[in-house]
Amino acid sequence: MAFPKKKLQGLVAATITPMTENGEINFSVIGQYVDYLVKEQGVKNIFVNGTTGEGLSLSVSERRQVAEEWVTQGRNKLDQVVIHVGALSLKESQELAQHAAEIGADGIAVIAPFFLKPWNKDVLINFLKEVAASAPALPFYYYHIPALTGVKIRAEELLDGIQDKIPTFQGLKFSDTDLLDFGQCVDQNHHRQFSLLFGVDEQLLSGLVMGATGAVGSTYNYLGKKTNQMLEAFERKDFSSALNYQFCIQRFINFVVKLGFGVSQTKAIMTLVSGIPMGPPRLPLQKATREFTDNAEAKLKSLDFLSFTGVKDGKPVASAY
Ligand SMILES: CC(=O)N[C@@H]([C@@H](O)[C@H](O)[C@H](O)CO)[C@@H](O)CC(=O)C(=O)O
Repeated sequence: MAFPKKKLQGLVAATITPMTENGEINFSVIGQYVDYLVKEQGVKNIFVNGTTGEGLSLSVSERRQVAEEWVTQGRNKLDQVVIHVGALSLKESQELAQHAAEIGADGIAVIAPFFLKPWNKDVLINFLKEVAASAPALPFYYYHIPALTGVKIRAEELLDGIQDKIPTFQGLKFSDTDLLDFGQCVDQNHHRQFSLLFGVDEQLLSGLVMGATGAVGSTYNYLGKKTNQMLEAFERKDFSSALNYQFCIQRFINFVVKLGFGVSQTKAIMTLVSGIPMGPPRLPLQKATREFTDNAEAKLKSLDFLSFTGVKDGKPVASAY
């Protein structure tokens, strides 16, 4: 058993699930997408079927196929492919966890069930434990995103003693702005080899100061290169440059948040920046408006995040800085 695997660190792109205009999954562009992340953005880890990937809006069969395609296309190119297998049904989650192991994924992650919710830490751990046990050779990550799940059990509390219950527990994806909670996850587990991954891209520098070992996010699909520059500046203790990078990234995110920003808009921005068609989101999400995309494009250019380098097949070819 190859466990524990190499520690998951650095940037992890929360992948988009590309779709065709009629709402089917567009598997044909996933190979190109992998190359884009690696070559253009310098991002070699991915988090599949999460929030950005509309994982909870896909059928179990689609989730299996998407996971398989990313693992296949990422082989010998990506460092780690983590599959989000969280679901409301424990059985479905277990099926997806087992499938992730069978196809050779590098890890699995699970959110808290969010309709009939666990009401305390022990109940949540019991759920997670049952899923983790279906893939006993795979590193297991808890995906903490209380604003979307409504499950407010603090991550620090959850982590306390978790490896006694879930031996494959390897870390946390922390998508919340509570830096007291995140800081305490780091502080109380500094002697363990956990991956503590921060999930709020516009605040990543604060997460790094607090001790994040990496980050998972939607903007690393198209701002990975810029964010990697921030990580490098932080690493060499050039905090003033790191802060400049973070402020630049914040200027963009702040701008799009004011226009209304979510998965649909992420799809539109990624299509624009990468040139790879991500298609529309699935209902209940609505496609981003043309006005949004035009405004986002102008902002990316004004921040020097994007330039158009030529024309291919009659279409402008963009490149991200
Ligand atoms: C609520 C949400 O979608 N948060 C994003 C962030 O990357 C977010 O898009 C970014 O910080 C901009 O606000 C990620 O934490 C989600 C994520 O990693 C995922 O798709 O699973």
